[in-house]
Amino acid sequence: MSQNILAQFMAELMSGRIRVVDLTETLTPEFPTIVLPPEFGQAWPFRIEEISRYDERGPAWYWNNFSCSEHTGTHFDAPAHWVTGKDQPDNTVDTIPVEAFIASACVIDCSAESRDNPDFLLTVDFVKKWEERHGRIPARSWVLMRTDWSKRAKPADYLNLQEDGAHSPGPDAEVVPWLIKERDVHGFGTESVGTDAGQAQHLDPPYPCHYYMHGNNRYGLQCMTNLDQLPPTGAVIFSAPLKIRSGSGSPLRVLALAPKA
Ligand SMILES: O=C(O)C(=O)c1ccccc1S
Ligand SMILES: [Mn+2]
Repeated sequence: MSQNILAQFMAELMSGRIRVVDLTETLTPEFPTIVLPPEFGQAWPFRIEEISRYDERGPAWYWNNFSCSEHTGTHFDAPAHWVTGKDQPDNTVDTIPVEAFIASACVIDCSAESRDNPDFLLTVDFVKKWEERHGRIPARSWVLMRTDWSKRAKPADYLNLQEDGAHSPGPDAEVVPWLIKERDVHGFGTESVGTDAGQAQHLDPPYPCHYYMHGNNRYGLQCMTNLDQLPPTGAVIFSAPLKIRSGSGSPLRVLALAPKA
């Protein structure tokens, strides 16, 4: 039975009736990484160094060395990333069940609100109003917060650092536990540099998305793009991180399958 379904799936994919959407930012040395208060360790930006390019260093081949943080660019957050997730089972990128890397997605469009207020916070009420239009969020779905933040091409605009830290949208401290308890969501995804808002250190608890999602063995995706190309419901997300031993996360290629518009 499953063989037929997979053959039908490939036929639909090859016909174009299923679109493949790339939700991944390009890794470059210029792509911004999260900036924590100076007393804390910082994420490495993406660095790349040519080894050879069909030359005396390697006559027939082109390759590079690169380095970055587990949390550089479009990346996956595993539960072990946050202290609340440190004792969860299978909580690192190499131990998470691989079935978790394929899941449905709901896309909640907060782009207008985020344009008007960089500190916009997604609330339970906003999600309930979304559900009135698009139906209940299915269990084990990703909730992707569309803010169009990925359209901020300049790193300074993307990080939006002021004297009191970053200012970018995210979920408030009530909606995250509500999504977990009431909708059993798979994880939370954002376009900005973190799954939490730029001013989330002032919420209670601080960084509520990390705190609750990872504390409940759920996952995060951040620095995503092209969420405006996805339908509110019906997309399927492929998000397999690198299999780093005991890794807290990793840069990855995030792809969405969506019905042809
Ligand atoms: O997961 C991340 O990359 C992230 O957003 C983060 C990382 C480390 C500390 C705080 C935060 S808020
Ligand atoms: Mn991260």
